[in-house]
Amino acid sequence: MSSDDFSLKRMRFKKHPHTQLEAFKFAYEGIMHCIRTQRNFRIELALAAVALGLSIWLKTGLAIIVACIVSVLVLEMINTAIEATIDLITEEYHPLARIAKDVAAGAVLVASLGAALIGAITLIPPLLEKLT
Ligand SMILES: Nc1ncnc2c1ncn2[C@@H]1O[C@H](COP(=O)(O)OP(=O)(O)OP(=O)(O)O)[C@@H](O)[C@H]1O
Repeated sequence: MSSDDFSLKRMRFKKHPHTQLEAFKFAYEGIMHCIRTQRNFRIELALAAVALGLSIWLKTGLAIIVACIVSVLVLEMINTAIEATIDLITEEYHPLARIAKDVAAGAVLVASLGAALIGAITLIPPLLEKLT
């Protein structure tokens, strides 16, 4: 390997070096991107706050509510990443692009319905008890 090749490799390696702190900053930017651009993500955050508030007020199992919230938010973020990746690959219609986006959106829907069901099972009985 010539010295030119070596310095070229070093330059390429140096193109994206980052510290652990910067890695957290990139992750934070990803979260903020979802908040800024994804209406569904903002709605899910608002519902998460309501569910958390109710769970604390009613003294129900908090862990299951947190698990539901995290799974829905994480899947929404993965869905957003898949949409961006597909849009980067093609702006043309492609059946595989449709499948990728539809399956990712379906995953969010499954998690959301599951979370809604678990939320109802966990929160409604103690809520009715409290209100009656
Ligand atoms: N390149 C493509 N080829 C084929 N079908 C596509 C393509 N892009 C989008 N679609 C179809 O259009 C639907 C909506 O795609 P879009 O990228 O607008 O996602 P979205 O669900 O509206 O996302 P957002 O959360 O950004 O509003 C997809 O679920 C898919 O069925």
